[in-house]
Amino acid sequence: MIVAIDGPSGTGKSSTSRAVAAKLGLSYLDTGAQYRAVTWWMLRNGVDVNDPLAVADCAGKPVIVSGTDPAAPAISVDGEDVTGPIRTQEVTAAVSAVSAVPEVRTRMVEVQRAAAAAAGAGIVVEGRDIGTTVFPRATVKIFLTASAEARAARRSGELGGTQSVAVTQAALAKRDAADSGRTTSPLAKADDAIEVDTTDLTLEQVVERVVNLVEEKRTAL
Ligand SMILES: Nc1ncnc2c1ncn2[C@@H]1O[C@H](COP(=O)(O)OP(=O)(O)OP(=O)(O)O)[C@@H](O)[C@H]1O
Ligand SMILES: Nc1ccn([C@@H]2O[C@H](COP(=O)(O)O)[C@@H](O)[C@H]2O)c(=O)n1
Repeated sequence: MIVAIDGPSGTGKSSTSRAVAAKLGLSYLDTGAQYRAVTWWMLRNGVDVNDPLAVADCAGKPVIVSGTDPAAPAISVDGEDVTGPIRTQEVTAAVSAVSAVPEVRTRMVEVQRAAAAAAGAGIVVEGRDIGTTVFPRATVKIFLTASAEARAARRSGELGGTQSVAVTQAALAKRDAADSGRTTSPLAKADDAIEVDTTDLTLEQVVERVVNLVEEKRTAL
């Protein structure tokens, strides 16, 4: 059982995926955290993140280990817990450039497929290319969307009002444009993914809808 949850930034992928995995007794994998962890390593080691050749040269060096417990999703790089440090603005601003490098993606997809193979009951995997590239035969594919305004308001609230909604909205739009516009495995909805617009739904309603979709699919198998 592989549940693929993709969508632009701030649509609720992480919150929804964790809750769905917990409710259904499945493992959970945050692939965005993995790209952030590689980016953190590049910045820590002085690699120019805007030089794709330099990033490609180092793509195989960081050892990324992701926890798959939805109750406590931790991530480490070379044995160092980076669960907190990967969420800084510096990493967020650099991650799209690093994740666009094909050598980085090849490496991460290997790690992601290995995590799914090791998951006993099944796994909920969230990201940008899970339904299109990483698991094109996933049991259920969900593509979450929400209006730009709703996403910015949610993210701004999360940042505790330290950044205005307008600045947050511009940053989200910039990241989505980079993620959608790259050549290798861009952010995209798989043809067979079910789109769920979360703009006017509470998190609980989104979770219920996704759980129902997974249960329906399970029954039909
Ligand atoms: N349906 C919803 N209604 C209101 N707030 C929501 C909803 N879903 C998620 N949120 C809130 O929006 C914020 C962003 O959610 P989340 O981190 O899950 O999104 P994401 O798609 O994983 O973002 P990113 O791709 O940037 O990591 C969080 O603060 C979360 O609590
Ligand atoms: N499957 C994925 C997942 C993520 N990315 C890149 O990582 C960035 C951070 O993702 P978050 O979900 O933590 O916001 C994202 O902006 C993408 O650049 C990816 O390429 N593929």
